[in-house]
Amino acid sequence: MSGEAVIETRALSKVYRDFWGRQKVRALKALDLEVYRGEIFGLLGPNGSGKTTTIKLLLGLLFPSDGQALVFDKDATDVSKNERIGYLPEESYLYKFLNAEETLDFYGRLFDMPAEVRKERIDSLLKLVGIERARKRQLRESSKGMPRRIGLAQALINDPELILLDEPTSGLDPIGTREMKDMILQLRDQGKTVVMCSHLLADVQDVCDRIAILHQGELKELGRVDSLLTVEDVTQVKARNLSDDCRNELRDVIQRHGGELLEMDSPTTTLEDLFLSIVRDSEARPGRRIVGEHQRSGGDEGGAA
Ligand SMILES: Nc1ncnc2c1ncn2[C@@H]1O[C@H](COP(=O)(O)OP(=O)(O)OP(=O)(O)O)[C@@H](O)[C@H]1O
Repeated sequence: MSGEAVIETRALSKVYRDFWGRQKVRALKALDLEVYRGEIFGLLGPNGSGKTTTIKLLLGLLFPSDGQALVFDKDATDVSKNERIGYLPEESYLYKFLNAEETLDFYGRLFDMPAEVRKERIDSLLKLVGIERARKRQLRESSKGMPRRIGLAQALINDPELILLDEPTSGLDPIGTREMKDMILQLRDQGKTVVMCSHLLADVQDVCDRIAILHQGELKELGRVDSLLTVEDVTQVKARNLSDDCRNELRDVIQRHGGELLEMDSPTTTLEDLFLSIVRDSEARPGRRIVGEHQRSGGDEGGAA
């Protein structure tokens, strides 16, 4: 992929030191990375692999021990560029006696936004994150997923070009997770650049265009999600309404051509899709209690070779 690089890191390194200046942890080791305008970029890695350290270096909250990070062609330590960045930290520290609207108004004031602009922006953000109806509810009375939504709205209050999201789906139930992923995709549709860190691989796979995998502070893999996940030597065919004869013929054809049949059965859905369809069905038809197994498995017949 080519395009305008919004983020560029060159041999970016971070060593945390203790009180006496002795090396404690090498959190990031010579990271070379580019993130392009308009893409959703995933930073993946197990706990302690350096994801949050990278985000903090990009925000200029930490100074690199070596190397350099550029954001919008400016050194990341130049915090003036942060006016064009939105940041959702791993945990949002929100004032629990304020409601959603007041919280966003507070952050809007920090950016010196005029009252009319603030009002308009808050209305559209509350709509985007799906809490228009709960806008007057104090945070201490809200559900667990609400702070994540307000956190995202707060990160977007300054209409940023680049959005850094640290574990955006943490603490959300499957519906909240799906909605958060849709919101992230919507941001890309609006031309924003999104960098998200996560160790929830399914979430990253669903939304990211490209990913970097970090392990113990080192970059281990970098590339487009679709090409990284393509299994080159396997061909998948999906078909509906195949007779037994047709399936047998397919088996013969594959054998005749020297191929190896790995699988031919009906595809399964994901647990996420199943869960969401049950909840949505239940919302549409309250009162219905159980969907029998026979009803669920009586769907489309398919075959995959
Ligand atoms: N302020 C600090 N002082 C010393 N060591 C730190 C500090 N912050 C992070 N570390 C260490 O640096 C390493 C990288 O941490 P970092 O928080 O960047 O990882 P992460 O990939 O974001 O992990 P997680 O998924 O748990 O949030 C870890 O070994 C961590 O213990």
